[in-house]
Amino acid sequence: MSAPARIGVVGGGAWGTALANAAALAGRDVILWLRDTEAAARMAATRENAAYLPGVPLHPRVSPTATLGDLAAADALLLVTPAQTTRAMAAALAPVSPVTPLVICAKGVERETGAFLSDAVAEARPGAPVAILSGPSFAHDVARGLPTAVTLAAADGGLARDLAAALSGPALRVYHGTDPRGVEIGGAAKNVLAIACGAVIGRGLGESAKAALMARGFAELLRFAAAHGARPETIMGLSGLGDVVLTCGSAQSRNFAFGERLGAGASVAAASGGKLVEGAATAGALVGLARRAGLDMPVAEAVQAVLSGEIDLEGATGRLMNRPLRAE
Ligand SMILES: NC(=O)C1=CN([C@@H]2O[C@H](COP(=O)(O)OP(=O)(O)OC[C@H]3O[C@@H](n4cnc5c(N)ncnc54)[C@H](OP(=O)(O)O)[C@@H]3O)[C@@H](O)[C@H]2O)C=CC1
Ligand SMILES: O=C(CO)COP(=O)(O)O
Repeated sequence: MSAPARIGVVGGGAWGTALANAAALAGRDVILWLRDTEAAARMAATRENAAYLPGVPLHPRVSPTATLGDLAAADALLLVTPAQTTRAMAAALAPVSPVTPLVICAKGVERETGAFLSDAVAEARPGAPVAILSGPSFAHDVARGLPTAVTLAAADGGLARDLAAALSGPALRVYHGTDPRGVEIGGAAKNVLAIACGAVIGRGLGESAKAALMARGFAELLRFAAAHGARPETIMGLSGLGDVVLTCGSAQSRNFAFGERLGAGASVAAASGGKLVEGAATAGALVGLARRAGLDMPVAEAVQAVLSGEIDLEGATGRLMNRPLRAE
């Protein structure tokens, strides 16, 4: 495949819109699909996604639509709806050619099945080439044209290179690779860790405690990735270390902000503030996969125990601090 000329984006939230603009800036024609007909018409008329990216003009090459059939004209599709909807979205792409490459841009693991998103999409669209795009990238930064680097991986290295070239532009640098499992694990697991880091800050436990959690949480991410066939160097890259540093260190992250509000005393139900918190949806599935693989993931276990109401934050802190001492 040569670099695709037309990109379809499935999902018109913050990240879908930012990626649509970035692809347009890279010289691609972009079809941006939203599920809401009125929202698509409004975006087409006002040339702005006022609900998710207010104040950011939509690039002239981006065409919003609510008609799934319009995506059939695209040479590759970016899947940018929430992780828990990715399988259903892929299954709904009947009007699109079965061999159109699909790039999963959501970050998570399926709550109901414990499936990685690449496996869920492969089941929904057998035979479609699948790639993963992930890395440290706040939608608002990308939308404002601030310099950002992400990574895009597929089993087919040539496909990953062509897709990365198609999306790279003046402010978005897309690396390519052949470890999609590592890239998707990095993006999914860092959100769970970010909740823990936010909770530490919200509860006033200090920056030292947060740094310890980040480091020990990163160690468990590496263990989890290795046990699931990913390469350690992928986790040391953008969709691992890079995204842990970003998401665990900024209240701009919805996962971190959710944890911060939990730490300050909000209930699990109230702490999201109505925003998408992928780590909360993924924590249970991540812990389930780790247990099945016989892995010790105390930080993810603590997050899941708090979210499920099994223990409170004080209990979680005590549990982590009182584990048997061990070599690092
Ligand atoms: N925001 C960011 O900075 C980044 C986000 N991501 C990832 O991208 C994914 C999407 O995040 P983001 O764009 O921020 O989320 P938003 O909450 O901003 O937008 C979600 C979008 O998905 C749509 N949507 C929700 N449910 C469905 C469904 N069942 N079928 C079709 N469309 C649906 C929403 O439509 P509606 O408005 O009609 O509800 C909305 O357009 C997440 O997995 C996130 O982790 C990755 C990197 C950066
Ligand atoms: O994935 C992201 C940045 O890389 C966005 O993080 P949040 O979903 O926590 O806002």
